[in-house]
Amino acid sequence: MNVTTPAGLDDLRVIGDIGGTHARFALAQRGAYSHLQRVDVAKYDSLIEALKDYLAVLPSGLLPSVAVIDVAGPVRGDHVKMTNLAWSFSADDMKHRLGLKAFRVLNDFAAAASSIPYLPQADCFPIGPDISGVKGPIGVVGPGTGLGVGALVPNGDGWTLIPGEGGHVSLPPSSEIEDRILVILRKRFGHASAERALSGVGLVNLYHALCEIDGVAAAPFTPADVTDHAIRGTDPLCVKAFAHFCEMLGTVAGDLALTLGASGGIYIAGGILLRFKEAFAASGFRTRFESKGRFRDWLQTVPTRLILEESPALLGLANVPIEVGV
Ligand SMILES: Nc1ncnc2c1ncn2[C@@H]1O[C@H](COP(=O)(O)OP(=O)(O)OP(=O)(O)O)[C@@H](O)[C@H]1O
Repeated sequence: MNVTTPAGLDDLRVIGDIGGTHARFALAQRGAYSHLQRVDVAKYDSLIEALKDYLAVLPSGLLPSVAVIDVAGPVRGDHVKMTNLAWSFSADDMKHRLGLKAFRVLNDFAAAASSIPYLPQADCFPIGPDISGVKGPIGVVGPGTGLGVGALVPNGDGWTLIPGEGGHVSLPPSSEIEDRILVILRKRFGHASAERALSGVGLVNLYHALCEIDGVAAAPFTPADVTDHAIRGTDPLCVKAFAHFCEMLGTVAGDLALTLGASGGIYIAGGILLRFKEAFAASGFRTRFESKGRFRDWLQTVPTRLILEESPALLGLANVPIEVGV
C-alpha cells in the first residue's frame, strides 16, 4: 500500500541548491537545515557524484531518507537538464540509486520564492522605502550565473508556488542608451533576453556594449572585475555598466510586480548584488522600478528587498512539502 505523508517534514532530508557555478548541500528536518557544504560544480560531471561525495562525509548515523533538490533550469517531468551546466538526471533513477523514499526536484527560483515566508527580517534589506505589513503575491528575481525568477501566490493558509523562466523574457530597454545596448545584444544573440544583461556574464556584456558605443577597445574583464572597477570608480565604463545593470533590473522587477500584481513585494536574490548592498541601494534601481507611468502610485506601495542570505533556496527546500511513499 502506498501511504503518503503530505508534508514529509519529519523525514531527514538531504537538500541541494544547484546553481551554474556552485552547488550547496545540507541536511534538513522540520524546516531547519544544518551541515551546509558548498562545492564548485565544475569539479563534478554529474549530480550523483557531487551528492555521493557530500553524503559520504556526513557523521555516521545521519542517513537522509528523502532528497529535495533545486536546479537552475526548467523542471518538467522526471528528466531534468540544467540550463547553464552540463548535468542531467532522472529524479526516479536518483531515488533508486541513492536508496531514498522520495526525490523531489524544483526550479531554483521556485525554491528561493518558497523561502520568503520563513526568511528572518534581518535577512531582508529594504531597497527604497521600508514598507511593512503588505499582503499578496510575491515575486523573486535574482541575477547570478543566470537570471532566476519565481513567484508565490497566497492560497488559503498557504502559498502556491509559480516556477517560471522569467529570466528569458525579452530585455526591456527604457532609455536611448539602453535602446543602443539592446541593438548590440540582439545583433550578437538573436533573442536578447533579460539574462543577457542581468547576470554575471550580463555585466560583461553590458560593459562590452558600452565600449562599442564609445568606440573604445574592451579590456578582458570578468564580472568581478566590472563590479570591482565600478565600486572603486576606477573605470568609467564599468561604473556605467553597473548603473545600467541596476536600472535594467529595476525595469524587470517593476514589470514582474505589474504582471503578478505583487502587492506582497519583489525580493532580489542571487549571488551578485548581496556583495554590494549599499551600492545597489544607492543605484537607480528603485526609481526605475517605480517609473511605470500611470502605475507609479501603485508601485510606490510595493516593497523591494534584497535577500542577504546567500542561498535562500535552501530554506525553501527545507520547508517544501514532499510526498513520501512507504
Ligand atoms: N564580485 C562579483 N561581481 C560580479 N559578479 C560576480 C562577482 N563574483 C561572482 N560573480 C558572478 O556571479 C555569478 C554567480 O557566481 P556566484 O559566485 O554568486 O555563484 P552562485 O551563488 O553559486 O550562483 P549560481 O547559483 O547562479 O551558480 C557568476 O557569473 C560570477 O561570475
